[in-house]
Amino acid sequence: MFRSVLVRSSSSAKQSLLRRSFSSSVPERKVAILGAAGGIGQPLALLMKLNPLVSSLSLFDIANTPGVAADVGHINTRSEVVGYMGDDELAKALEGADLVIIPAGVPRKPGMTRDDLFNINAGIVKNLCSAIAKYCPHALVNMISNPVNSTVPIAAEIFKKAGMYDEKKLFGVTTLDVVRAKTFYAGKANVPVAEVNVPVIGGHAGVTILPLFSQVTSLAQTVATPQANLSADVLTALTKRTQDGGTEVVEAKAGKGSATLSMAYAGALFADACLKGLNGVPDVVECSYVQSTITELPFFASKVRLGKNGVEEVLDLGPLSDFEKQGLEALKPELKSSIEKGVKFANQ
Ligand SMILES: NC(=O)C1=CN([C@@H]2O[C@H](COP(=O)(O)OP(=O)(O)OC[C@H]3O[C@@H](n4cnc5c(N)ncnc54)[C@H](O)[C@@H]3O)[C@@H](O)[C@H]2O)C=CC1
Ligand SMILES: O=C([O-])CC(=O)C(=O)O
Repeated sequence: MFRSVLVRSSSSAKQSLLRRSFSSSVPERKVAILGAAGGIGQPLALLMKLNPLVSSLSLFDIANTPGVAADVGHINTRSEVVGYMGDDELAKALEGADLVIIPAGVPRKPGMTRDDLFNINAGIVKNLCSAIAKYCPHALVNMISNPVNSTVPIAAEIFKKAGMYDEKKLFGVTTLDVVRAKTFYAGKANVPVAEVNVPVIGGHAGVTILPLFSQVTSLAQTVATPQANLSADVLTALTKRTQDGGTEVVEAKAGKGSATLSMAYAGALFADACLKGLNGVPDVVECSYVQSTITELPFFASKVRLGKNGVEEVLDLGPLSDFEKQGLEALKPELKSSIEKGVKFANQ
């Protein structure tokens, strides 16, 4: 186990007083990252170290965590950082965790689908979730490992088997789809990207990713219905680009993995939303792939209100355009089969 020293860099008594009063008003929160030394894990560890809502950052991987923990641990922010390596240290990594983020597993190479990762990643997720059920059964779980459409149902089944399933606490992280939809949309509509919001529903692979550009909202009231200016062809192309965003990065990286930096950003955003919800901040809404009854599929990504116990409310899809209605029907068979594949794997 590698414990970094909590760095106290300020010599000013005033700053130190301010910091003490901040930490006493913000709850203690332990966040564990499983797969913390990987392409996503490292920048995600950095971003979580910068998050003032985190008091303890637990970095677990099967290799290389000492270096990552020592490095990140020198940053003079609130959280204490501890690195854990190998299965023997998994229990300590998880004990007391409020939030567990899982980017452990292999990424795609060009020509592969996310489902091609199933054979390796399903087993990794199964083992890690068994340990979560044992050592921190009440933690929120943010699943990043692909194929998310199947790894989330696997996690649910493993938690059920352990008698520890709480559907409010299990999240498939689809935030990167939202991040991409916002970026691509703002580029085409020529609106400030920081002001745009686009819900993305369904799942997290190819056609199961369905951005709802008919529901674009903008913080700038100047753009009440910004999508109105874009032609059907442009909206179709934007939808396709969002669905293929992961593949775009995989191909650009040409064999050196998939999205890591944008994923770390998206993962940190979603983790921050979960922590805010836990801390009782009202009206925290993000899209996520969760257990759901808003369609006939048992897991589905949509807008979710986050609260002190995780999912507070799964929000309705709202009005869809005809194009989106078709997309919704088209995605169901693939999503259904990915869910069934995960459930079957966990129970065999
Ligand atoms: N949900 C999403 O939007 C996205 C998901 N991903 C997925 O995230 C996963 C990780 O991607 P990268 O970080 O790029 O891969 P990577 O190979 O760079 O890192 C994975 C890390 O997991 C570790 N690992 C392997 N088995 C483990 C175990 N049993 N316990 C703990 N750690 C373990 C490895 O040692 C490695 O450090 C992939 O499955 C990828 O497809 C990637 C981008 C976006
Ligand atoms: O495409 C991949 O393999 C990684 C991923 O999920 C994404 O970037 O959305």
